[in-house]
Formats: sequence, C-alpha cells, structure tokens
Amino acid sequence: MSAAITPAAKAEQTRLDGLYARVDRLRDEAAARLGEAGRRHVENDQERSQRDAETLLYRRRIALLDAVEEGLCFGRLDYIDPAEAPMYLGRIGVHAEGGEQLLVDWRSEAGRRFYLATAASPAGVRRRRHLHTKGRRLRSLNDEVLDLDAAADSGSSIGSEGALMAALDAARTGAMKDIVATIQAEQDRIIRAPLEGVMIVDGAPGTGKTAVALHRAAYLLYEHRERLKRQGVLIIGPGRQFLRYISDVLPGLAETDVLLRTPAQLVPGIVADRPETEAVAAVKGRAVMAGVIASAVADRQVVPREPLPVDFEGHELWLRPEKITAARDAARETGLTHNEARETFHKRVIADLATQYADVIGEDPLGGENLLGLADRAQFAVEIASDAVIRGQIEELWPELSAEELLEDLFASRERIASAAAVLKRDERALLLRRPGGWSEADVALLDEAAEHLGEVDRGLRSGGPSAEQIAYAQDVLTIAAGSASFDFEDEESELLQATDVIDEFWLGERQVDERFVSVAERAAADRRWIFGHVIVDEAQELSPMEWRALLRRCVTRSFTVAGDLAQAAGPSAPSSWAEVFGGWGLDWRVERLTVSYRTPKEIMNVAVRVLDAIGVDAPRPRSVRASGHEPWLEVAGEHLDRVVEEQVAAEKRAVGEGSVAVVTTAERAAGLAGIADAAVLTVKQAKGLEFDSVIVVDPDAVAATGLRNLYVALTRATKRLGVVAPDKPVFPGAEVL
Ligand SMILES: Nc1ncnc2c1ncn2[C@@H]1O[C@H](COP(=O)(O)OP(=O)(O)OP(=O)(O)O)[C@@H](O)[C@H]1O
Repeated sequence: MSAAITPAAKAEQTRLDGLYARVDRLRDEAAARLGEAGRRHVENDQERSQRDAETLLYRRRIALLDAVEEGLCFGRLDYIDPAEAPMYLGRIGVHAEGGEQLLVDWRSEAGRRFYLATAASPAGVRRRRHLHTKGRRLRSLNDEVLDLDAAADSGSSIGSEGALMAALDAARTGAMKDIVATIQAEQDRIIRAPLEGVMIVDGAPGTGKTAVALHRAAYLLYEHRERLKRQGVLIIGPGRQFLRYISDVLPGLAETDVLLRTPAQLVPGIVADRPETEAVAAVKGRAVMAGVIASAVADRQVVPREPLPVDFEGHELWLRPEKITAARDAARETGLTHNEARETFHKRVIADLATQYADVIGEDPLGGENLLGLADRAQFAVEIASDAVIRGQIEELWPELSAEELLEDLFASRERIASAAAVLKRDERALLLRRPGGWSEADVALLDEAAEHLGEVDRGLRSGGPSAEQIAYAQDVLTIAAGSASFDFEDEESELLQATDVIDEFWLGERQVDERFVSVAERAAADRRWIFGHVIVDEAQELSPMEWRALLRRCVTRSFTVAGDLAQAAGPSAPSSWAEVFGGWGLDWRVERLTVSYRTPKEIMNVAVRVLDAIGVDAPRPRSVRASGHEPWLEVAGEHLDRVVEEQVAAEKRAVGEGSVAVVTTAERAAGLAGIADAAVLTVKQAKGLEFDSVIVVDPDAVAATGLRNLYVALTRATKRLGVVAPDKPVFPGAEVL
C-alpha cells in the first residue's frame, strides 16, 4: 500500500525519485570507470597496481550504492528558523552534481540532530519526519512535531513514537534489521562515544545492546575512517547462528571492513568442533591457564640430567648439562619467542660441539696449544649443523613447535600436565587429560596463548599462507644464501650469522602473497596476529579470562566496545560484576547502561523480572517500551509433551502469520524436538542474542536447573508472544503469574 496521496507524500516521493536518480547516475559513472580501468593496457607493475587499485575502488563504490538501495532516505528535519532548509537523512551522504547536499549521512555530526531533538529540548527542530519506503516507493509518513506552538496550531501530536513502535511491532524474519531510522537518544550517545578506552554497554535483554554495538561499528568506521579502514574492526559474537543473524546489518549500514567472528574462530585454520564438558571448558578458560601454557613451553626447553653422547665422524662428543643450561639461558635471554630463540640455542650447542671436536682432533701430541684455529672450528660447526642425527638430538632439547603440537602433547600426557599445571588441583588436572584429535571451543584461546609464546613458525595456525611454489622458491634462495654463511668464534657469546637467521623460508614465501585484492576483513581473517583498530564484543558475559587475553592482544590500543548482561551469563564460572571481568587488566574502562527494553513487551517482562530478582545480580529492572496485548500462556503437557509442543507451535504459527516461532529448551529436549515444522528448535545457548515473534519455552524447570540465568535468556527471546509448555506444573520463579 502506498502512502495516501497527500500533497506532502507527493512532494516526498518526488524528492525520493530525485535521490534515486542521482544514486543511479553515480552507480553508472562508477561502472563506466570500472569498465575503462579493466580495458586499460598496462606496461609495467606500477601501472598494473594503479589499475588494480582503481578497480577495487570502483567495485567498492558500486557495492556501497547497491547496499543502500533499500531505505536510502528515511528521515527529514524541518527547523524553526524558516531560513534553514530542511535536512534529509539517509544511509549515506549524497551530493548533487553542483555540490549541493541532497542527503545527509546518519553518522555525520549534522545527522545527529535527527536523533537528539525532543519536544523538551527541540534544539531548533520544528518537525521530525520518518519516511517509510519499500523499494523506491514511499509507503507512509510519520511526523513528530517538536515545536509546541506549531503543534498546537496544526493539531499534530507531540513527540509521537509511531516510527519506533512500527519498527518494534514488525514481524521478525530471522535477520536483524538496522535501526538507523529510530535510534533513541540514550543509544545515540553510546553509538557516538569516543573511540578510546573500553566502553561496557550493559543492559537487560532487548535493550538494543547488539543493535547499538553494530551501529557503533558503522559510526566509528565513518568517523575514524583512515585509521579503522586500514586496521578494520573485529566483532565477536557468541555463535555462528548469532553471527548470521547480525551479518546483514552491517552491509546494510554500508560497511565492509568488519570481521565477524565467534571466540572459537579466532585462530585461522582451527576448526573447534570437538565436544567438551562444561567442567573441562571452565578449567581451560581460567586465567591461571596462561601460566600453565607458559610452563608447558618452558618444559619443552630441556636440559638433560646426564651428559648425552653425540657421534660425529667416529668421535664421541657430549651434550653437557652445564653447556645446555648456558645455551638455554642465552636463548631465553633473547626475549624472543620459543621458535625464534631456538636458533640461538641450536647455535650455542653446535658451537660447543665444534669446540669439543676441535679439542679432540686438534690436540697437539706434544702437549702444545691446540693446532686448530677459529676458521676450522667454524667449518666443523657447519658440518655438525648439517648432520641430521645431531640436529635431531638437539631438536629434542629445544624443538620447533606449533601451538597445536604443544597442546596436543600436553593434554595427552599425565606427566606433562602434572609438570606444567602444578597450580591446578589434582581433579582439575585430570580434566585436562585426553586423546589427541581435534579442538574444542575452549582450546582456541589456549592455542592462541601458546602461539604467542611459540612465535611465528606456527604454520599450522595460518591459513592463506604461501603456496608450495612460493615455499620452494624461498628454499632455493636460502640454499644459495646458506653458502655465504659467516661465523665468528672469537667470543663464546657471539653468534653465527647465517642467512637462516634473518630469513626463514616461510617468511620469505609469505611476503610474496599478493595482498592487493583482499579486503581488510579478509586479510585480518587469515592472520592470527592482525591488530584491529577497534574490537566489539557482544554477549561479553560469555567470555572466559583466557578468551579476553586473546582479544586484548588483538587491539593494542585497547579500544573496545563490550556489550553484555551479567544476568544472562551461562555456566558456573559466570562473573558477577564487570570489575571481576576487567578489574585485573589495568584498563581504562567505564560502564554505560541501557534501560529500556525494545524487544520484550510488558506482559512477558512481568514474568522475566521475577527470574531476574531470583538471580540476584546487581542490575536495575528493565522497563518495557510497549505492551503486546498478549498474556504469556502455560500448558502442562503431562506425558504428551512432544505432541503438545507440536500443536502449540502450529497454533503460534497461525497467530504470527509471516512472523517467526522458536522453541527454546534444554539440549536434551531440543534433540528430541528437532524437526518440528514451522519453528526453530534451539538450546538456550543457541538462542542467546536472537529474537522471534513467538517463543515457546519447553520444560522451564529443566532449563532453570541448568541455571536461572539460562531461563531468563529463554523467557526474553520473544517480541510478541510467549508460551510455556511444561511436563508438570512448573515451579520456577515467575511461574505463579502464568
Ligand atoms: N532504537 C531502536 N529502534 C528500533 N528497534 C530497536 C531500537 N533499539 C533496539 N531495537 C530492536 O530491539 C530488539 C532488541 O535489540 P538487541 O537484540 O540489540 O537487544 P540486546 O540488548 O542485544 O538483547 P540481548 O541481551 O537479548 O542480546 C531488536 O529487534 C532491535 O532491532
């Protein structure tokens, strides 16, 4: 249905037509330039890279213009001062050919007025108009008159919230929508807060934490373009389902330099699909595991108790504990990572073996000074270094290790665990023991920690690395370079300098990877050590201390937006305050609270707050912005629970029509109910952060038995209708009002 054809609607449609025509023109121009660049003949590398850069630029421009097609312009402000021209607000800024601004970007400072003006403080604004469009057609207009005098004259309502209510009542389709048209003042303040420091956005379910965090990403990329376009923004969400749910919002907001990840996806190349109990995950997430990993690495730098014999050219040499200790100390003192410092260790040990060998074969039978000089010893060192057996023996003492090898070896050995994890209790250590084969979600932060200690030879942790040909090429280069090795034996402390010290074949190969054609997000995804300009963490209450460590490493400037709700935290080790999460890091952090729930209607909140009170976290009760007119219902199913759920899903589906229905329950029940038509059947963990028009919580007492916070999450997923199906009369807090 189009807007009633009032003169005002007609005028706005004309304006919209003009805007779309301008955007079409800009798209055509970009397409023409893209075509031109593609056809251009290039003579050399410089011209080629110029052409490639242009191609990328125009492709991005076209993608941006495509992304803003829906809802291009959504608002208009009229001012009290008649000399001030109306401002049109949209997803991007658009200028006419002559330079006149046709559309103001919502993220700009000028655009901000649209969100902040209220009847109490109109800031020169007479009227805020929301334009609802479908495709390029205007569907309806919604006016809020903020100037009291004008309102009295025209009979219009003051500060009407029609646009917000329409957005909140809309059916949920399974993908999150942006809220640019209806950002509320308390949300706007958070979205536009300064980039620096750690800002915690705390609020009850449905207060818009996710929405605000995503819009903040878009705003920051706009406001701090230069810095963030180079470094990108990392967004962490609790699960893949959740990332899918929010992934459409950002392109809609016209941003692509954002990487969306779950904590389990933080290390490229690792697939964390190994199941694990909560108890094991809880131990692995504890902060003490950082020390355990450090010890596990140190344990791999071995000093033998007794001298170990080494055979070289028929002579017996020795790996002597005191010399190995000195070599280990020297390697550790470099301050380098384990794999980088390994060369120092190997060279020191080889130098000692070369000295022993020279002492034996250069011995003057007449008892004079050793007949062999420095150059001879250097030559022996090269020969010893190329002896595979000896290298293998030294490698045992200080092996090159990937993070995966380290952890696999650690968790497979009771002895290694006992040595590295002495700080843990015996039963906690027992939880860590397991057979090799795959990674769990909690392993990922440990792999990341291990990779930090081990250093860059973590080939297994890298994806998108150099090709086999590149490595082969690099190896050739090294073979040539190795021939030019030079030595300095004068001083025991001095180092053998070889090409291998400064270039390793992997490094060389890697530097050849062509980086021009991938976006910041793609490059960051392939690089464990990528440093982001800003990190946004949603459902932050779920992260373990080890996961926080991994995240803090990814943003050295410590610029974070952290959205979460402690009352929704899962698991026995859930934090009870933000100070508990952030107190220990020496960070500059602050908490901003959102107080209004836009999702959960009053009727449902009436049940949910009783669970919240029973949880007992120190958080204000949320206020619902609206009522839905639907009282939550209860159905006691007895033995026929599955059948009753099925029937109720069908009834709910009829009630919500195009809208979405979800069943939320325990993992056991979810497995039994999977496959019900017309509803998503989810565990609480999977449902976290998501929303549906209608939600049926099945077996609430069983959900509550896994934690009241889980029940609180389950009860707050619905935008309109909530039902409860229980095997027996439920007893959870809040059941009494059903
Ligand atoms: N200003 C707004 N205008 C329109 N819709 C809004 C606004 N703020 C929030 N919403 C909507 O309210 C719903 C809840 O928002 P969101 O999912 O961001 O809440 P949340 O605080 O992250 O919830 P949870 O704690 O359950 O994860 C979403 O549908 C969101 O689009």
